[in-house]
Amino acid sequence: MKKATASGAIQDRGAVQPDHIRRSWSRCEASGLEGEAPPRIEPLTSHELRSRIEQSEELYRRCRPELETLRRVAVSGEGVAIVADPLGVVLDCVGAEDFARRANQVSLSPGSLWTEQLRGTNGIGAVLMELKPLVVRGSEHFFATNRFLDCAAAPIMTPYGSVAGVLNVSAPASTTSAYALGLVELAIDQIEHRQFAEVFAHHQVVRLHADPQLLGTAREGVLVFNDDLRLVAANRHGLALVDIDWKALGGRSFGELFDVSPEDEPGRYAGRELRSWRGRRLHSGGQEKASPARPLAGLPRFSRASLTTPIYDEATRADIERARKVMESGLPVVVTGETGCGKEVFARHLHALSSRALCPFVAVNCAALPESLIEAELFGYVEGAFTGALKKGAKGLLREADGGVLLLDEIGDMPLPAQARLLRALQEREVTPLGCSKAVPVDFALICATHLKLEDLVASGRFRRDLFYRISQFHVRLKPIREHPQLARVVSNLWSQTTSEDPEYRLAPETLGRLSGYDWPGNFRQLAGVLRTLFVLAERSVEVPCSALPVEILSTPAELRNESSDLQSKTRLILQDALDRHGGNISRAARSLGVSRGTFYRRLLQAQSVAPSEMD
Ligand SMILES: Nc1ncnc2c1ncn2[C@@H]1O[C@H](COP(=O)(O)OP(=O)(O)OP(=O)(O)O)[C@@H](O)[C@H]1O
Repeated sequence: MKKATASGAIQDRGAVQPDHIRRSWSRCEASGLEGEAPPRIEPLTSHELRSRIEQSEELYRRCRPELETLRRVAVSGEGVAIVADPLGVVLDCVGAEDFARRANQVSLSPGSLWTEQLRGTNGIGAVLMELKPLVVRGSEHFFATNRFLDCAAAPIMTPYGSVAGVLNVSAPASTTSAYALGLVELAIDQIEHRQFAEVFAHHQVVRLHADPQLLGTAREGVLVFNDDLRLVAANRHGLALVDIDWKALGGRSFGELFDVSPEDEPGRYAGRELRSWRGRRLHSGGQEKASPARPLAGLPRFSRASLTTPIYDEATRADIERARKVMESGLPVVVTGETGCGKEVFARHLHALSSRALCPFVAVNCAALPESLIEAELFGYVEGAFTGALKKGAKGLLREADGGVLLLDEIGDMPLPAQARLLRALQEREVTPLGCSKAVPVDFALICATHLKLEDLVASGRFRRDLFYRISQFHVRLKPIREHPQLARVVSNLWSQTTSEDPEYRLAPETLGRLSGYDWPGNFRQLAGVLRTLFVLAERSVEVPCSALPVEILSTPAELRNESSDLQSKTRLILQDALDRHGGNISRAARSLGVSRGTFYRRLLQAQSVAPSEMD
């Protein structure tokens, strides 16, 4: 058997290899790969794949519209479009069925890992090493078994310069043109551009291009500045337009990047011409501060809340209408429910329906903020308020929500001193930042979410009674989905959203029956994850059989529930005991068990999710 070597490949074709291919082959040789085919690697189990998809939920959702477009392109070229996560695990593969079958024979299918170290030179693996768009043609693949493929692939970057995933189009060798790579890049422009609309509604966002016609399109450059006017995020086009790279994030200021006076703010140049520090003339499409995410030209708004259209029964719709009226009247709304039953989605929905819809929605998970920083994060601080404080101070999340809606998620986990400050802010409608004696007026509607019973926390002294009375005039309890009067309809509805209403993807009646009979401890989050995995693994025109379901849904419910609730109740006892021993202080309880606050909190949530009676 001929040993594959980089130099051998060059001689074989007598052609000059692109640099990225040469580098990739050298890396493969250095990591000891050899032979005609990669070593056999087991794909992830459907359970593991589901967990990876859950971890890459945002990426997967963001890619869906583009993957759909690329599917059509791929089908016409008899190829497939693939999205992979930042580790190189294929999350989804769509396109021409014949080619997908061939790709499947070399494990180019969901759940398989396509790093260079395992599969040799290939589109996904090479992109993860080179971090740039590239083409790997048939014979440029390291292993002979993969040489029937042409791959055009590019990285999807986060606004902070890390890799969010890879988009790849593979087609039969010798059929891929530069056009395929262009389409992949265009799709990535759209995906990356959308991230800015969602994430940076409250920063100073400068949109620019040398050609004013391209402002407002996914090709425009985007630079994001914080309150200190320091560059904190960008897209690739933005960086290229001002001749810098990702390393400049956090380091360069607005005044250093453009020919402006040091004290000038980006807003001054909205809709005007700007000159870069290198003298390049650019047009600014304006900047936005404290304004809602702007829908992109020609694209549907794709925010987290609208990714899945929430499914509500009649009773919940009535609750929404009541909650909206309460919120509009200036009173807080408390939303309770087990983990994953949609408390945050509900709050976002309420915001979207309210008169504050065009102002910010700020969600804060009180359990996720370190106890030592929670007050600074919520109420802001002035320069030098504490060691490690930002030079110019920080505005705080309450003020970030000014004009809009503030969701305090897991409010039951807020430390007592922060509760006292919050109460004052709600009563006075003003916030006093740490280290400052002057109060600043604020106006936001408040939604509080919790999976715990606030009354119990009040009784045990972990939640201030006065704050409880201030916020808990109106409660909405979101029921766990197992209590849904028409669970089969919920499942069908969510399945049709998951498949983008493609009637070729169908659940077998027995599969639907099993899904509707399961008790879903993780509620909507778990159901959505399972349906997404079924969809990824499904074949068009073949009903999804029961055998595709995860084992926990297939096992006899009684057996499984006994086992898992045994384990969960033991966990709950241990956690509760630690909490009791430390006066309800989660940080100290977590430390006593040698786990982080986040892990402790997660375990608590899991353990509580099998004890629905606690919610009632
Ligand atoms: N009404 C709904 N219809 C369809 N899907 C929903 C609905 N509510 C929530 N989901 C799905 O469930 C996921 C979890 O929802 P959300 O984050 O709002 O739950 P939560 O109750 O706030 O969870 P936790 O308490 O763990 O923070 C969402 O990302 C969405 O995919």
